[in-house]
Amino acid sequence: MIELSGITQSYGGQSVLKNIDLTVRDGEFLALLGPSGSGKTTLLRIIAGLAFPESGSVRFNGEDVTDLKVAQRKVGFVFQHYALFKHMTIVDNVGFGLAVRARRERPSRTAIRKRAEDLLDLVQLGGLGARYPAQLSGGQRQRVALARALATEPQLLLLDEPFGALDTQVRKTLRRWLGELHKQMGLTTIFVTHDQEEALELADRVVVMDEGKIEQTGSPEEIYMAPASPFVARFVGESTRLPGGRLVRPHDIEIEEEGSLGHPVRVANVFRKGGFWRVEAHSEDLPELIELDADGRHAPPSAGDTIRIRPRCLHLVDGSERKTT
Ligand SMILES: Nc1ncnc2c1ncn2[C@@H]1O[C@H](COP(=O)(O)OP(=O)(O)OP(=O)(O)O)[C@@H](O)[C@H]1O
Repeated sequence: MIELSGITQSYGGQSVLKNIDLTVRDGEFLALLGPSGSGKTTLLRIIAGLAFPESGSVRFNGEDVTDLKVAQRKVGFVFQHYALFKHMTIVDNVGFGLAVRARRERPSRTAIRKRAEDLLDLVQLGGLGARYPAQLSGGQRQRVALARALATEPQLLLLDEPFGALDTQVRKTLRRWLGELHKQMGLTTIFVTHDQEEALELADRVVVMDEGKIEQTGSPEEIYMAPASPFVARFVGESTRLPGGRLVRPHDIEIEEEGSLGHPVRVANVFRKGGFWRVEAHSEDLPELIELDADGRHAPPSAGDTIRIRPRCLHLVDGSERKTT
C-alpha cells in the first residue's frame, strides 16, 4: 500500500502541490488525470523518489520512504521520452537494471539474459532481442521500455504518459494491451495522463487533479456519473450548463412533449454525431448555448423550434460552486 499524506511542493514561490492525501491499494491500477500543469508529474516524481516534497510523507507498506532515493524504493518507471540506449541491443536494454547492480546482488549473465528474454516474450516482442532501438517502431520501443522497467521486479510501476508520443491507433492498441498485462501481473501501477478516455478505460480508480489539488478520487463510473465539482464535470466527458447554473451531460437531457412543464428553449443548430443528434439551443436566461442529445433514430427538432427540456439524471453539479481561484 502506498500512502501519501500532506504532500506539498512549490517551485519559485508557486505552489504546485497543495496538501495531497492519497492511498493506493496493492494491485491497484490508478490514473492521475488532469490538465497540463496540474501537478501530476510532480506527484509521480515524488512517489518515485526523483523529487522530494517540502512537507508531507510517503509510505510504502507502512515504511516511511519520504527521504529514500529512487534506487532504494524498488519502483519501475516509464516516461514518454524515456529513451532506450541506442548503442545497446534490445535484450541488453531490458537487462540493464540488473546488469548494473552491485556484484553481490547481480544475477549471472545467463540469468539476466534469460530474464530479459522472458520479459520480451511478455511484452510480445520475443525474437527481437538482437535488434537495436532504431530498428523498432515507436510502439515497440515503449513496450521495451516497459519490459526494462519490469526487469528489476519493482513493487510499484509508475508510468508518465507512456504512450503520449504515439499516434491514436497505436495508443489504443497499447492501452488494451497494458490493461491485459496489468490483469495478468497485478502489479500496483500509477499512471499519469491528461487523456480522459485513457484514464476511464484503464484505471480501477481515477484521481482528478487541478492546480495542485485533488478534485475527486473515484471509480471511472463515479467520476463520470457523479462528478464532485464543476471542474470534474467539465474536464471529464462533455457537460453543458442549464438555467440555474447546474452542469449536466448532454445525453442526460430529455426533450419533453409539448405542453409539459419542461424548460422552454429555442433550437439554434442540429447536427449528426454518430448515432444521435446534437441539438444546440438558446435559453433566455443563459448567455451560452445548451447542448443536448436527441435519439438518432427519430427525426430531430429543427432550428427555430421551441422545445421543452428536462434533465433526466440525478447527478447534477451545482455551477455556483465554480472556483474563483
Ligand atoms: N523542476 C521544476 N522547476 C520549476 N517548476 C516546475 C518544475 N517541475 C514542475 N514545475 C512546474 O510545476 C507545475 C506542475 O507541473 P507538472 O509537470 O507536475 O504538471 P503536469 O500536470 O504533469 O503537467 P503536464 O501534463 O503538462 O506534464 C507547472 O507549473 C510546472 O511548470
